[in-house]
Amino acid sequence: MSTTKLELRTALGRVYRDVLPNPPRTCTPEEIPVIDLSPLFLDDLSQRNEVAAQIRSAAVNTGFFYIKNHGVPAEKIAKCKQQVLNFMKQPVEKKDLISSKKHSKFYNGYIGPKSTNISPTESVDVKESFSFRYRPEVDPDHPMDISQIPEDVRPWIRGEEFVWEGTSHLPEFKEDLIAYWGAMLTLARRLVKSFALSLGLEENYWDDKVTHPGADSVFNYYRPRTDEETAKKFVSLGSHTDLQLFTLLWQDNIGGLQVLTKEGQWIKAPPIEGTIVVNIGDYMMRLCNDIYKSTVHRVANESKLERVSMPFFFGLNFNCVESVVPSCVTETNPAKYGPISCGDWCQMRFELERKEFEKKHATATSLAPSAVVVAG
Ligand SMILES: O=C(O)CCC(=O)C(=O)O
Ligand SMILES: [Fe+2]
Repeated sequence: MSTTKLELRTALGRVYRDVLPNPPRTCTPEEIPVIDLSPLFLDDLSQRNEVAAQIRSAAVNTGFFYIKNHGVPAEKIAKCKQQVLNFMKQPVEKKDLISSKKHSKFYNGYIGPKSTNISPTESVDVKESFSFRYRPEVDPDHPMDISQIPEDVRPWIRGEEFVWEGTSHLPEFKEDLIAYWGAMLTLARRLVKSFALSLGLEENYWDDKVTHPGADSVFNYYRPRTDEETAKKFVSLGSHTDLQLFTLLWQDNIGGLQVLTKEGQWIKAPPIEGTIVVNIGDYMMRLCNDIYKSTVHRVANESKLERVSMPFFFGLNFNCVESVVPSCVTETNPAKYGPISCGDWCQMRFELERKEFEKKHATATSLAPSAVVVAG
């Protein structure tokens, strides 16, 4: 069957994927399995190993899976989603109080609709979003003042206060968002242990490298596309891979997330009540010598309803320089990549994306990444 080439931006330049001409179809449970995380909260290593084996199987296959019984309370998610809507329904002048372009050094804050172009060969992204990044004062597992952070990590702390200053008129906004972010961070620290196990490493292999980690929350708001945008093939969010170790993606019940399989078939990852989607990021793929897949995905909100998603992008402490992990290297499969810090890795892609957007859309007033921040 004849395929088309999809061009993707990575920190190291362009890569290409072949895409089949078939329309997107719904995924099967084998392609994107649901993994039950309850055993992670038990004191039984063999059961935790079983979860790790399921993660490995999904990670070498499509690179996407759902998790259930993940420990993030539904109420925290619901409150956070409501706050995202409260923010997004404001007039643009209010949203611009936390404009990323105007106020941020490190890609925090609000990015308006059609102000990013995550896929170089697709349209600009119709979605709008805002984001915030790791701050030690609100770390749920060991809150501390920035002055207590080790000196090598401190310059890499990326959260910025203006996000909260410019939203202080919204009651409980910071509290509800941080409660969600904190629950996702705790879950990610638990899950990174499973990823270590899944790679034949000690469970605590990365524990001391996620003390002040890449922990970027992005809140995406997808208004329905207009008929004209649909006719002109505007994407809600273009094809891309995420950046860091892995992404925890909460999506509402509208649907629209699509994932590209190894065979080049777009499959739909529909919402499943009570679950969070997990997908592998580019940094993890690199540390795994490409054994785990950082999978291309995109969003098409084909409904006539608004959609919200709340991805959380998780990486190592940004100062950590990490090489391909020993268990992914053999004599016949030597390390393909040298060491690089998680922070430099993310920064390279953010800068690339920003520069290219500025060049292509020279008159645009706001930019910066979404999935890239996250993206993680
Ligand atoms: O909205 C979604 O379902 C996906 C969002 C996403 O891929 C991203 O922000 O990186
Ligand atoms: Fe993404």
